[in-house]
Amino acid sequence: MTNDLWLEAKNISCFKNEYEVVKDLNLKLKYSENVIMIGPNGSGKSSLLELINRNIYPVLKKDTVFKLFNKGHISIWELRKKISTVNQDVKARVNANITVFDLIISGLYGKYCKILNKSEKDVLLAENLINKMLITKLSQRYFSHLSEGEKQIVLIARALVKNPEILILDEPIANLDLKSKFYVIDQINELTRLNTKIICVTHDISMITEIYNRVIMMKDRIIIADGTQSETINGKILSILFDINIEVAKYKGYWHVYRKAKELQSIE
Ligand SMILES: Nc1ncnc2c1ncn2[C@@H]1O[C@H](COP(=O)(O)OP(=O)(O)OP(=O)(O)O)[C@@H](O)[C@H]1O
Repeated sequence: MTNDLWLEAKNISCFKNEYEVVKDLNLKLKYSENVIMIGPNGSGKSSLLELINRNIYPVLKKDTVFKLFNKGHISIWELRKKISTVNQDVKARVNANITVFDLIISGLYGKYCKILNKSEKDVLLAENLINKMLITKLSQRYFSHLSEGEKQIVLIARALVKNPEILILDEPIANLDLKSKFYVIDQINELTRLNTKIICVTHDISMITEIYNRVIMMKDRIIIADGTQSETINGKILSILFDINIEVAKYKGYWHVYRKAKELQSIE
């Protein structure tokens, strides 16, 4: 059975400026999974997302397979309906002086500015989502006046308003202070109440919460570990992943990383 898969990639390579940014990728992603993709800087996470979003294309080889939503060829228009992505670029595109409510509605039109002549149906969709995500207090505020954590949640709401099948979150807690970071992590965890499945890309272990039933670890543009949290998250694998001697422990439901003492590092 392959129709429980929304992504199927076999023997995929992609190049940018003659550099192989995706290397012999073999990956299947199921509709039932929330996935966390973790890896150090330059490990190829963004390139993999670009492949999924069809911003870069695989090199055709003899036994290459690349299917999205069970189709070898899917139009960008159809893909954008099924996958929403929130990354740092998105924030930069938001128009100045737009309210949260108008910004969320703009997601239905693939825009970042106030939509004039929005329909009653659009307004209802936005209102329902705002209620579900418990962000009614933010609704009439200007986006530019929000904290960085609140901005991130609003951009996630904007991405979700079109009810995509997959939500890609690229480094959702990058550059956030501790309070904002926990706020965003908690809000993302609440999204499991919606139908959309999540792929979250990060290099921060504290993002790995219980909602993720699959962990994919990338290093040097290759998947080096892929499985459940108990199969993949341990000191040995994470030390290899980040090239640093670390231990990891779960405390009160969250993963924590500890750097090994210098003496221990030299013995091992
Ligand atoms: N346009 C490009 N031309 C050449 N090489 C590139 C280009 N973009 C990325 N690379 C290289 O491809 C590799 C993977 O980069 P990529 O941005 O996918 O990694 P990443 O895991 O997303 O990194 P980060 O966490 O720092 O964003 C890196 O070695 C990078 O230098």
